[in-house]
Amino acid sequence: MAGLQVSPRFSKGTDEATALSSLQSLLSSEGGRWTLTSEGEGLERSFKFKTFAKTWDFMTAVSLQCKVKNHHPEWSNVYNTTFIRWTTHNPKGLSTKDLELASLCDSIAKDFGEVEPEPVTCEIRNLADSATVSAGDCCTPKK
Ligand SMILES: C[C@H](O)[C@H](O)[C@H]1CNC2=NC(N)=NC(=O)C2=N1
Repeated sequence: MAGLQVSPRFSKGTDEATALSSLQSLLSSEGGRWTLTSEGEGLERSFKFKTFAKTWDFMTAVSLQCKVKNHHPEWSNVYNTTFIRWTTHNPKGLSTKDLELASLCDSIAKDFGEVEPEPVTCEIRNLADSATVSAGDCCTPKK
């Protein structure tokens, strides 16, 4: 695929043709703002706001959508910046929910007055990574 550094890895059962077209409009290589993670199994970007209050309001709005869709992000926050990664743990890979929620984050952020984000720093990504490890297995469907 032209302009794609990493190939997306979709989770099992994803309609790849549909997913690819929604993915393209999200990617920074295609004019969007999201980047594929190194293995292509997730989408990530940072969001920045003027104040912590706006940042927290944005996160609250995102969390309500997470409840509706029963899907959670791997995310971290420091002051006015929130780093968000969308990936599906089970079945592993990028799913339609990830794409939908990434796009929803874009529109919610706009509503909350997003400002130009800084490039993603290792620190804020590592914060999300370590939270993910300590969260344990949250995504194995209960029988
Ligand atoms: C049973 C339920 O569908 C799962 O626990 C859901 C909940 N939210 C989830 N969120 C994410 N990001 N990945 C998952 O695999 C996932 N699984």
